[in-house]
Amino acid sequence: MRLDVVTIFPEYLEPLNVSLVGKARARGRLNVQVHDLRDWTYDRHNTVDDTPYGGGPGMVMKTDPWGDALDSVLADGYETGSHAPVLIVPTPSGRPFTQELAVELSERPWLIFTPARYEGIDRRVIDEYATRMPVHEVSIGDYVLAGGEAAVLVITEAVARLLPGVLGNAESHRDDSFAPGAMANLLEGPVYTKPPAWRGRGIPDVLLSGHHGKIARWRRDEALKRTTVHRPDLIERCDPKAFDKKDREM
Ligand SMILES: CN1CCN(Cc2ccc(Cn3ccc4ccc(-c5n[nH]c(N)c5C#N)cc43)cc2)CC1
Repeated sequence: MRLDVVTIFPEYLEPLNVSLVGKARARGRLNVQVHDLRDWTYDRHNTVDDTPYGGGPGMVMKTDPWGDALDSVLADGYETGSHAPVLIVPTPSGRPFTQELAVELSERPWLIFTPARYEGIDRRVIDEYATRMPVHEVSIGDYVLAGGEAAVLVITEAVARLLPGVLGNAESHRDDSFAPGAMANLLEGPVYTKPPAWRGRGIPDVLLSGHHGKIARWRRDEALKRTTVHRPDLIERCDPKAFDKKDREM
């Protein structure tokens, strides 16, 4: 997978050099190119913004730097063999970013991110590139950030961990809260490791029992409890039959 990011804060994307995404890059699973939008400005102040038509607070990111940057990124990608790009535009007004979308994006060969700042990007830029590729305008949550770079880090990590060979234990993402299966749509329950006692607190006996069926059932029940408290909205999405099937297997 090729991944391009165009931003006025390339240093914000340094975390893409470390941990899971950094390892995926080192292993050649991910080719990440971060581009400074100001490289496509030609005035003395490297201007990327201007006042909004119609008035109102804040500034809007100008068309030309984005158009020149995206044309350059696309030309380079196509020249080096990439194809079928998808444009991802983080925005507070976007559709919620979900695990389902992470899975969909993880199956694409080329993602191009345009994290903006100020009040966002002149609409004509998105409209122009929507004629050439799928565009996903996404929000990572119901809170207001100052720009889209944090969203790029979040989306990139959620997608990269789904790429083949990136997670150490291939099963790890199979039982994710939002992955299909009996634990689908359930939040993870509590986890424990050594020592067996810590400041007078022990481990649930079932986890020391070695009875895999009972352990699986306990974990599912704990996940149900946690989901009921923190995300009751997810309960109705659970497939109760999946539990019965899982019980029969235990
Ligand atoms: C007067 N009012 C008129 C409405 N604006 C709305 C507004 C406009 C831009 C910004 C800052 N910003 C710029 C680019 C950009 C990308 C993503 C996000 C973002 N925020 N939260 C998420 N989950 C995000 C994601 N993903 C924020 C961004 C914040 C708020 C405020 C002022």
